[in-house]
Amino acid sequence: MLTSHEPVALLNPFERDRDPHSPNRNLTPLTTALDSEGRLVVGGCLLSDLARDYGTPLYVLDEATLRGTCRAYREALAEHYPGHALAIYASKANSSLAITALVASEGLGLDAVSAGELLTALQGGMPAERIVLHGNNKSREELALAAEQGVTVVADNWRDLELLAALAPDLQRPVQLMLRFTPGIECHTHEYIRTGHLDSKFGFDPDQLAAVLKHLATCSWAQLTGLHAHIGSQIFELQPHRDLAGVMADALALARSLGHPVVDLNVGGGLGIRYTTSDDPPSISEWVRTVAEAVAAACQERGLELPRLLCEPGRSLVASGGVTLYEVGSRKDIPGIRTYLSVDGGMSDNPRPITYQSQYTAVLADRPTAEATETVTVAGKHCESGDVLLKDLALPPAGSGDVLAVFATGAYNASMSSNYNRIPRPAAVLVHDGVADLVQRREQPEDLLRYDVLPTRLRSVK
Ligand SMILES: Cc1ncc(COP(=O)(O)O)c(C=O)c1O
Ligand SMILES: N[C@@H](CCCC[NH3+])C(=O)O
Repeated sequence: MLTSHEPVALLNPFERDRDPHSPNRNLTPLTTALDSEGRLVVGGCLLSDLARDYGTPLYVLDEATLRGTCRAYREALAEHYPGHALAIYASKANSSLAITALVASEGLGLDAVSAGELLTALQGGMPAERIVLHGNNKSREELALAAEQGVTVVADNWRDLELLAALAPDLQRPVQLMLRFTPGIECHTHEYIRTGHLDSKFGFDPDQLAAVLKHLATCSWAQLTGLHAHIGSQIFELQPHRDLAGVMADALALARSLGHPVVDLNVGGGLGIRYTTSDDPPSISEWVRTVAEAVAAACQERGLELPRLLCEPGRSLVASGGVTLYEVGSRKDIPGIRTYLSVDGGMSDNPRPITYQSQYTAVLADRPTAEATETVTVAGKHCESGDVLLKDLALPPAGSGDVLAVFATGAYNASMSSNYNRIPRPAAVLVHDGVADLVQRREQPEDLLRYDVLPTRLRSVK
């Protein structure tokens, strides 16, 4: 019999080299353990108890893992970069008041891409001077909110600059500005999440950089603080990040030669994580060391004073700290073809499989190490045949009432969720030392009617 909270050693081969400094390399949260009956525990909380108490689907976030990833970035930057450095959380990965507060308390900054993410950041306690606003089509209102609050705006195009110039007379202070440009760097990842190649909607074309920099030298309302580029997401290679350092150092040299005392170089995010045992991403410290050494070397080669180094991780900060719990409902055995287990969520709480054909790892919460004797396909409850969360998953015999735990769902699940089929979004709990705090209430079907308006003339239609 396994003892209480013994670390789960058998879930995947990499758990043996479980490294608290590289939580992005673990499939499961750092605190994953088994209780005396062999049931899964995360953050000291029994997962099947959480499912019973809060209902399913349920997003579970492990505070120790989230803090662990923040510290891994912070400490690696302090160790490997000789100048100042700051990791900025790309909150598109998972935006909430609780995550903002946690990330802020770990000393990180935050990247927002909309008024919604920006308000969440400000109300979650992130200091405005540590926030940057991104976006390839920012509204006037979004730019005004950022500029009034003293948030740094990452200008993506000429329209951003035109809108800001128009807002400037009403502002109390110059707008803190970074320039995003397309670095022309290819990397291997899903085509939907590549951003560094020239055919990208994000950022100024590199050929325009000199013109923009010259224009900004004439804008008294703007203070250019930095340059930004981002090559994509869920990237395992390190070389594209080294290449990016050279491209950015060239841009920095150009900006300084045109009279901009640029202090920040923001190299974006993109470090991948482990979704299945065959994924093998670099650790956070390896990624940071590579980026930091490449930036320092590229600047030194060009005789440039070292800028502050900013990076913008999203997925690698929050994915591995998240587990989603579902209850299994119906089961359909099609002899010789497939067995479907349907769960009470699906593409509305995790659209990544249907969008990017992403793969996940899952176990039964109360029998995680039982012998897997069946191969099943886990389907969601949406009216869509492609609503499949996991294909060909090896499981012990499972059926109605079993709780399924899907790992590495802390990034781009809640934040990409929808109400397709008018299914309410799940609740989220933050677990720590045996305590679960509700951080996002479960939507109710009535909530989904809140914004519907039934015109009077239709009310009498029978
Ligand atoms: C501008 C920007 N910064 C940071 C990120 C975060 O990327 P990731 O979640 O892959 O670390 C993204 C998303 O790809 C992004 O578009
Ligand atoms: N939504 C993507 C990542 C997008 C990164 C944003 N620039 C994913 O789930 O993998």
